[in-house]
Amino acid sequence: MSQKTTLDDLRREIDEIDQALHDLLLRRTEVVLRIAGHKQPGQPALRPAREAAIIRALVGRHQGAFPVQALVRIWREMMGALTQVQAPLAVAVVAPEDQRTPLWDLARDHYGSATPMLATNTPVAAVRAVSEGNATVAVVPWPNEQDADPWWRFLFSEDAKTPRIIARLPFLRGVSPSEGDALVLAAVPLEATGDDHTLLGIELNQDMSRGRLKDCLEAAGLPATQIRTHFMPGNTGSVHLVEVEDHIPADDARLHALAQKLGEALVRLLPVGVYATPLTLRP
Ligand SMILES: O=C(O)C(=O)C[C@]1(C(=O)O)C=C[C@@H](O)C=C1
Repeated sequence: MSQKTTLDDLRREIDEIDQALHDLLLRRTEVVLRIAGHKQPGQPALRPAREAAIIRALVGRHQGAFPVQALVRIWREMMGALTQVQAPLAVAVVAPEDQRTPLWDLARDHYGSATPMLATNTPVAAVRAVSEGNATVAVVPWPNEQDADPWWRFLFSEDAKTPRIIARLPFLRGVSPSEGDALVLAAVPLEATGDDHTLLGIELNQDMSRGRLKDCLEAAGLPATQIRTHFMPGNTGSVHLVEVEDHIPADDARLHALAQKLGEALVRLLPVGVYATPLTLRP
């Protein structure tokens, strides 16, 4: 058999594979439309926990030479598009002065090339875009210690329409040294994937040292992996964003235990977000 025939045969095989992949994509789209038909009116199309579980399962079974980051990118592109076939999807991204920061690329990679994106100057503006219905999700930087007016304190509300933290990006880490670190917010119910981090909002009527707060958290069975603190002006109280490595629903007994430990100082305590623990690529 000549080399030409072999190459032609292999390319014919590629053509067959591409058609099979395309057929499966069309079939997947039909199934997603049927899923959409089962969703109650007002129920969001976006299911971040389901998306994370799908990607985790695929990365877990992946093998061979195809790069895992390309695999994740393909599925992210597909799920972004298949969210949009169910309902409008728009992403507000913190990109001051329209600069294409790492956050912009994180948002684009996660929600796909067909998803409209709008740049905002501040995290507060991005979160507002979601609460006012101008965007479905907001992509904001992981909060830093120095924030004079942190955006996350606007999440401390029981109102079901308040945006919640629903993801941390990138979901696949270790791909690039300058990959950035972002949180995603949306007004959707918080769901567990089996490997999650919860962000708790704690409002106190007094200043409390981080050491004391950590002790209370630990005693309640909620050891913190990160804490961000903002003291209200004029000694009027403090707000704390606490990350815990677990899924903590609003009725979790550990929250009751923490409320008891904080006693009179406590004004408000609630989960303000849950995100699927990101995957890290082994070098
Ligand atoms: O499972 C769903 O609810 C879907 O809408 C399907 C699907 C998918 O493409 O697999 C799409 C969007 C959701 O965010 C999660 C998953």
